[in-house]
Amino acid sequence: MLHEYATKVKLMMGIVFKAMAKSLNLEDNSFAKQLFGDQSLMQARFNFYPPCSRSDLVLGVKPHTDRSGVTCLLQDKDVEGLQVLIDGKWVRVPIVPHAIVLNLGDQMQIMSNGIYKSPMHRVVTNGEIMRLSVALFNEPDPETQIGPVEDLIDETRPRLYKNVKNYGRINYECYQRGEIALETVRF
Ligand SMILES: O=C(O)CCC(=O)C(=O)O
Ligand SMILES: [Fe+2]
Repeated sequence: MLHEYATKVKLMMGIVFKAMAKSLNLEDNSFAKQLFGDQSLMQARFNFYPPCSRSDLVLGVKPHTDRSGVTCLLQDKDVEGLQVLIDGKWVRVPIVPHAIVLNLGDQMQIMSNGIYKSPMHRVVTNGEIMRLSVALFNEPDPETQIGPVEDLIDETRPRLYKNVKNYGRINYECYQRGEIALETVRF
């Protein structure tokens, strides 16, 4: 069942990458060719948040940005918890029945040379009810180099990020140290 779901999500992501490229007047495959190479990865994470008696003090997931190109999230159908940081304020992401939440990750921010943002988000806990979510993370394989699409670099918008390999690892290590991974790959 997971395989079937992931296959369909991949199809959807392909359509989204194309639309995102088009919206910036780029070739259709500008993002897909970096994110959907033969060896590209689709990782699934099942998040389980048990009820927490000190939900005022304890987070389900601490603030982070996703390391992915794009993340596809199936939220719990009854319990909210995901929040996004907008202008310094945590804003709840509402549950929309049968909807999938698409979140852009750091690798999309790098490839779009900073035009598309990878938002900071966190998950709060609930005092009474458990919560579940399923996230699918798309990213290139660790050996594939990614970087800003050439057509998005010019005098008015200089290159913001270096070309990098294995960004997943950079992001993971920074997360452990409480550092912002994107800052470490600035050009
Ligand atoms: O559980 C959620 O709604 C989001 C989880 C999340 O941000 C993640 O797995 O990266
Ligand atoms: Fe996340």
